[in-house]
Amino acid sequence: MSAEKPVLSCDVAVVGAGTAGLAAERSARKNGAKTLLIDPEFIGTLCANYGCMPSKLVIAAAKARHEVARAGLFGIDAGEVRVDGPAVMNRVREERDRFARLTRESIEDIPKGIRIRAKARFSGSNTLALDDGRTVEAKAIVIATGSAPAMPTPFDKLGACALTNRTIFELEDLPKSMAVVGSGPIGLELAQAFARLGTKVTLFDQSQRMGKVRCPKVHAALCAVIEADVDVHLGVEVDASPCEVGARVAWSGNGSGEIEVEKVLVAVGRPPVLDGLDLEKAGLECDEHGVPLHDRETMRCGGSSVFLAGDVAADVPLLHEASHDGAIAGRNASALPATISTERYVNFAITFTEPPLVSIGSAEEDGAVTGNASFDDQGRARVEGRNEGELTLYAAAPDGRLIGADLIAPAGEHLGHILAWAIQQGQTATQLLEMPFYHPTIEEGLKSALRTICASTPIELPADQDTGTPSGG
Ligand SMILES: Cc1cc2nc3c(=O)[nH]c(=O)nc-3n(C[C@H](O)[C@H](O)[C@H](O)COP(=O)(O)OP(=O)(O)OC[C@H]3O[C@@H](n4cnc5c(N)ncnc54)[C@H](O)[C@@H]3O)c2cc1C
Ligand SMILES: NC(=O)c1ccc[n+]([C@@H]2O[C@H](COP(=O)([O-])OP(=O)(O)OC[C@H]3O[C@@H](n4cnc5c(N)ncnc54)[C@H](O)[C@@H]3O)[C@@H](O)[C@H]2O)c1
Repeated sequence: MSAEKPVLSCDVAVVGAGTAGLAAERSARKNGAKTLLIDPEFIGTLCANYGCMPSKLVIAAAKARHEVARAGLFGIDAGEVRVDGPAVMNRVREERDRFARLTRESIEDIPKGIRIRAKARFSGSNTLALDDGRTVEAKAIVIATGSAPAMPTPFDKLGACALTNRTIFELEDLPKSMAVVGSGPIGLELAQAFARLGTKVTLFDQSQRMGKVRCPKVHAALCAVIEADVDVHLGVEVDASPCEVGARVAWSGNGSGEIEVEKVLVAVGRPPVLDGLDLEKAGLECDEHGVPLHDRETMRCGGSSVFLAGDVAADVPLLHEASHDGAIAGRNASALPATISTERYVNFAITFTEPPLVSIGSAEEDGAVTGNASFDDQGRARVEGRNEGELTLYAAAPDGRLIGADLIAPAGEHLGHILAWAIQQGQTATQLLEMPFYHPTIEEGLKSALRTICASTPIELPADQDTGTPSGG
């Protein structure tokens, strides 16, 4: 007779030990809950292994190559630039492995008995069945199972030639040629970076708009930036089949053609990981994509004792939101039924192209006004030879309160933070213009957009501020 597998019980069970799950478990434990954290691998997070960090490491290498290649602009002859592909990819993996190891070490610091190495699925509204046969009974459950790359037909027939964010960082060498399908953040970042490292890159999207950019001026500037290194085809359907080189890629729609490439990066989105969770057993109401309906301010699914956190919630699949989701879900799961609503951050996304592409808040609101600035001839940008880019600010009339921004600009990630913080705090264009602007800086580029907003609303330009422009600013 086989021994019965034990039943584990806790206040809060967290399914998935990525950024969101780790934050949820930490938050629930801090709030006094007895927790269990369940994951089949505990390899560290998506961010460290296959996401934010390795992608930024490739981008850092591309930036180094680009800076050397354009040194001639400043009268510096750097000689012939040679990229050692295996060395580039080795550094990516070595640094990536270090980030992942540090993440795993921090997971090992979680007190004993909390980590359960298993795959979980629901067997009831408050119970989980683990794949090792054990059962978990919990007063509340947080689902933090993340997202996974989509691999639609015909790319699923390409075998190892089709790459995703799971496999591209394992390449031993830079491919000679690569098609990138999808111009979302993954496609844009990696298309530009691999192209700047010497890969011949062709980028495709079925949409006419790259990166879901809202402002046509910013989109035009993004196209100019990407097209400088990459062959771009928007508004096309892409077909692909294996060939001797790797893949034959054909496209039609807004133009047509055919190429042969060594690799195809499939970056067409990352749906939430919900398969195999047996959500129906939890009795949750789901949307048309199968994602449980939930309140973003509490992360609770209806009136149930189940919470979502991170990419699986399919709200804003970004790292800072995954960790905020986790903190909110963990605290509320430990406090059931007394859930507390949390005001969420203004939407804020940075795509790390060079220059970076940033989207903040909303573009439209009743009576929204816009202010633009171009970086084509902005003083400091020109000094640095980085004079390209556009900025559009959105503000609510009549008070000029900033509500959003789209920009692609040098130092865009820093401009983006200034704007996101101002928008989060409900500041107006006038209030920002009342702040000191150092000279000569990229930040001075904000001034003309802010002034346009003041001019198109009944609000005043600050009375005690100069309205002129410093040399080139
Ligand atoms: C290439 C790339 C670059 C990115 N760059 C950025 C960036 O620069 N900035 C940014 O803000 N965001 C970036 N992101 C997004 C960011 O990485 C994610 O939003 C974030 O990592 C999601 O965290 P998560 O906790 O939801 O998921 P994950 O970290 O994937 O965690 C999910 C966990 O759930 C576990 N799991 C799954 N199913 C089960 C189950 N049944 N039982 C138990 N456990 C299970 C998995 O093993 C995994 O450990 C990037 C993403 C990618 C792919
Ligand atoms: N810097 C960052 O913050 C960063 C970087 C990388 C990834 N991410 C996160 O990862 C998520 C996933 O990124 P992603 O770029 O894979 O997805 P995405 O959903 O943002 O973009 C997918 C793109 O693929 C296109 N597409 C879909 N199907 C297609 C097809 N069959 N043929 C051609 N084009 C097709 C879509 O029109 C879209 O432009 C993002 O939503 C983002 O949250 C963030």
